[in-house]
Amino acid sequence: MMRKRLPVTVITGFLGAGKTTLVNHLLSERRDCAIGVIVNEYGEVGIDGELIVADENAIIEIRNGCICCTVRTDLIHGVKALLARTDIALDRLLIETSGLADPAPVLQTFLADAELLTQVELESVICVADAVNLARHIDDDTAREQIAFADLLVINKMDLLDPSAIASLERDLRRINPGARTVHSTYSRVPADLLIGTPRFSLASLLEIEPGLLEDEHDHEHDQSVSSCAVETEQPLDAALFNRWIHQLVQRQGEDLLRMKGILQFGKEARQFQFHSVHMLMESRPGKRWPADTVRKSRFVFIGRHLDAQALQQGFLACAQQVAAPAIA
Ligand SMILES: Nc1nc2c(ncn2[C@@H]2O[C@H](COP(=O)(O)OP(=O)(O)OP(=O)(O)O)[C@@H](O)[C@H]2O)c(=O)[nH]1
Repeated sequence: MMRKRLPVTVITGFLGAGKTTLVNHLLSERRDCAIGVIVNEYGEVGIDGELIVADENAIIEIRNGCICCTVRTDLIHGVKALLARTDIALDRLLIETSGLADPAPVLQTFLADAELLTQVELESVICVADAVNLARHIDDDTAREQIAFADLLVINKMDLLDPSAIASLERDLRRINPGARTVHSTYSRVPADLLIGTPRFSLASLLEIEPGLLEDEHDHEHDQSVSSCAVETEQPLDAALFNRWIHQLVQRQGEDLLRMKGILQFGKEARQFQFHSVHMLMESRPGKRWPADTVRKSRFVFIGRHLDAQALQQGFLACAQQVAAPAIA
């Protein structure tokens, strides 16, 4: 008997829009469903895999590049690896692209692989739009493509948006993508039945936007002024030093610092601390407990324009507590 093709939802949206929040929301709403997750991060140090609350056997992280460029073969391998697993019978697959990914080549990867096409079907392309920061990026080619290729637009962070700005925001989005269904959300809390289970993806509509999608070689360029760097330390951080440093950094460079995120070890805390920033907006909260028998390592990623990697790394490391030198007898 032929196995039903696995429905795939591609989740796009600019840096920090709320994609991982949406994935976690969906996973917690649909515990009855075996959902595989492939997550692609731009930075070389993985953070998102740690933040997603999926069964660890059903999640694959693709790092060190953008899914739409160098790591497209990794995407195919990732999907095939999940499909080949015999210990979990997946009901569906979510693919969270990096915030800098152009969705066209990602979709092309799926639509052009004959073997994959017999196993999976694209159900929907969801773009999470950051209601607060969208205006900053609306002229960016990647951000526009993410919006244009979506069949569902989730306008997220409504809690932070001045209600008088909603109409013009929706107008901007409709100008780029008049056909997509639109839904508002806070913390990406969209009814699960709207996010999955409804086949919305239409190749015909996509070809209207990008007629050469199936033939073209991927030719889009990333904004060369955007880069990322990361830093790690096994030395616990001092919370007061970190707070002072991060606030000063955001005040000085928040416009250029598109995204920062980290998993942090403060002092002897048994729990991890998660840190996020999107431009000037910062959020931190306790995360899961550090696993026993592992080295507790803080990890921090910066993505932005004109980054001075060395200065950022040094600033972060200066927040690490100095371990007292052994006393000399
Ligand atoms: N106030 C507010 N914050 C939100 C909302 N949705 C997400 N956030 C916060 O925004 C930050 C980024 O959210 P993520 O879900 O990690 O965003 P992302 O799109 O996965 O980020 P990248 O993958 O790094 O591009 C986190 O601090 C979230 O808690 C929202 O509706 N309101």
